Amino acid sequence: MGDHACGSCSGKDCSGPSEEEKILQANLARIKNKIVVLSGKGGVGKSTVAVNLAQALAMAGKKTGLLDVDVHGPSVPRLLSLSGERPRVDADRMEPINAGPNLWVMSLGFLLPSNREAVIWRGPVKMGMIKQFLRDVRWGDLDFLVVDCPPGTGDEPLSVLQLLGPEAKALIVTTPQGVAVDDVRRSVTFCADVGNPVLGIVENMSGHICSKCGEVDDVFGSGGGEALARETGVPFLGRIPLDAEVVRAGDEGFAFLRVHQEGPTAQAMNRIIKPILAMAEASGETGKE
Ligand SMILES: Nc1ncnc2c1ncn2[C@@H]1O[C@H](COP(=O)(O)OP(=O)(O)OP(=O)(O)O)[C@@H](O)[C@H]1O
Repeated sequence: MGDHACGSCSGKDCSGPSEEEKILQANLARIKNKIVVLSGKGGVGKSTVAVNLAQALAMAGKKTGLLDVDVHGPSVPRLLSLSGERPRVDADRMEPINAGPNLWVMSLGFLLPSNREAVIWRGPVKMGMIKQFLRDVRWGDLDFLVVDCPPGTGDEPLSVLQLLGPEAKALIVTTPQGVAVDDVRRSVTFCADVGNPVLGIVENMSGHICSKCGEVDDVFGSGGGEALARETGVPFLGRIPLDAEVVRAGDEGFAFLRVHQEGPTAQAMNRIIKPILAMAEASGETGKE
């Protein structure tokens, strides 16, 4: 045998990875593509993008998990009409909530007594919770796991990227405004520091779709995300217009792409998702247990 250290120690007095670590690694090994959705700033539409991405992948026949690790404001249950669902626990492991064909969801929102409950957890506790979501949830064999993180570069995104490892790819959501773009620059640097590749930048709420004539006008500006992608050398995945139908879908609790396949917003979202879908073809198909 060689004398390589196991990765979590320097090799001295090491008895190898713990049982828990082995379970985590076995769980992760069954997930082909891991996408972590980040944003530098709150309210830019990160959860909306995560939910629509997961829905589109599932509708394309890919086994998809959607994990919401926003401890302070888990919004995925509400966006998918799953508030009030409780995961089944059996033999210390949790079943993700099924949200339709090929889509399984887990969120802290399912475990809190009520969505008015405030969560005050420090870094190590958040890390422990995220580890449990990755280790103790029966995700089974997945083509994709999409993780919706809280905004910024704090404990949750750091824990997620560290636990998922360097193969997890970040998708960064921004709006065209200068202030959001500055925050994204920090997210790009953060990913480089942690050692995870950036899949690309999505510019959301880019231009406004007129509800009367359907034309897109640039009242809120556009192009900031694209300029930033050029500057930082990461791919620009595309822009999604500001569309009242996206708000309505979120308020009514369904993914916009589940019911809309026509029009500029659906086309824009699908253009962004196309290269991500191609990742599944490259990694081969799988089937959930
Ligand atoms: N393209 C869009 N057009 C119109 N409204 C949008 C669009 N994208 C998101 N929204 C709306 O913006 C609001 C914020 O979206 P969302 O909750 O996805 O943002 P977030 O970045 O995840 O927020 P948080 O910082 O709270 O995690 C929601 O009301 C959502 O419906």
